Amino acid sequence: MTLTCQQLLQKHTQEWQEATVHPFLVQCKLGTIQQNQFNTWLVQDYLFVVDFTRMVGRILANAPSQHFDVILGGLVALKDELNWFKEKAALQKLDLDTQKQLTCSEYCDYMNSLAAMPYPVQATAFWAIELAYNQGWQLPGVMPEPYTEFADRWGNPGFTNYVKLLEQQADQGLQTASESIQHQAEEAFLKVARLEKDFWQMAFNAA
Ligand SMILES: Cc1ncc(C[n+]2csc(CCO)c2C)c(N)n1
Repeated sequence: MTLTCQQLLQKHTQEWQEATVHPFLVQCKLGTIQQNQFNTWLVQDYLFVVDFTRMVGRILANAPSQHFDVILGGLVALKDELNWFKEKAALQKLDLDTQKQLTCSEYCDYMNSLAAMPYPVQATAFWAIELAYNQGWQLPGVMPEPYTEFADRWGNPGFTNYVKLLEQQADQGLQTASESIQHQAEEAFLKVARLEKDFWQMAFNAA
């Protein structure tokens, strides 16, 4: 039997819930998040997205050419995303030339380690990382200013559709993967879920 992304979500509901529902996001929704917490998240997430971009570049290098369209679309969006983070940081006078915190470092090291893994594992991790933000920022519902823009950015229907396409590509990779590779993909999914949870907690701890 072949593994699918939907099966991963169904099998690991608890882990996925912890990755996507966190007091950090609840407090954005309530407007009670502290500036320190939000700014910590913003700077560390910029540093994360830099390494995420490198990861997507490496995934492109391993992908079948039929998957290029979606991945190249993702890379184009990342060009905009990186500039957007820089604008947001400049407005708040935040220094992006900052050290990564331990959790951010661990997550970036993990993304770097995916380079050595087979394409179906990479595609599954790629999908899970994007889905975490798509669901995380969407689930609380409409957010008050100044968080509206953040929630819209990753909760909007266009982004949701992009994540669906990533799911289809991961599923396609998994369809012909060996049991061992499918097992590695499951481990990757769980690792992403745990790192997402820790990333929220890292920012939340800045209070
Ligand atoms: C910790 C953390 N996890 C996932 C994402 C999701 N994400 C990574 S790059 C990007 C832009 C569009 O591809 C998005 C939404 C994030 N930013 N930070």
